[in-house]
Amino acid sequence: MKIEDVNALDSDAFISLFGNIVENCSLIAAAIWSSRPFSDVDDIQNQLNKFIDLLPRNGKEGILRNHPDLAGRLAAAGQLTRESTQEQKAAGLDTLTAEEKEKLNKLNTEYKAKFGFPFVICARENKKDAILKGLEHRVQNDLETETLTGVEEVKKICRLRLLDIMENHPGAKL
Ligand SMILES: NC(=O)N[C@H]1NC(=O)NC1=O
Repeated sequence: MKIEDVNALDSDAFISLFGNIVENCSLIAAAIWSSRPFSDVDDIQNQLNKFIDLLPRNGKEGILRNHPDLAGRLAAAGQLTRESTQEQKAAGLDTLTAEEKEKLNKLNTEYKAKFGFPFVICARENKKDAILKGLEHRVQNDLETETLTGVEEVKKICRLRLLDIMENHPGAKL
């Protein structure tokens, strides 16, 4: 899909295609539609980064809260979004040993109790060992650091989702 095809989308079509580039936050796609025409994918990402960076801290926390736990309840129930299912699989989170699963769940619970939102990391850029190490390390951070670190991971997840859409959607079919 070319950037001209993206720029030609009406808001409904844009939201339907890009609504989940930030997990369960279609409001963000709806908001950045106003910034058309985009010059390229980087421009879409920059608009989105700008929108997220301008949010107050509770808005950033809200974005993190809309993410599912890694290898959590929704994953076990097969209820993750399509994107999240693929990402968690790419990191090998669907093949955790019982011991790894227990460790991840324990750390996830600890993390959420401390910060009030789930641990978010770009699963496609990390294998399961790196995720467990990252969680062990990040749970020791303070709230402000973790809000910002989590949001930077959201931007990485978003970038890969954006590139997937641009690669896999021929504009003519829309
Ligand atoms: N909690 C969390 O990091 N969730 C995610 N990470 C990712 O790459 N996809 C997700 O859904």
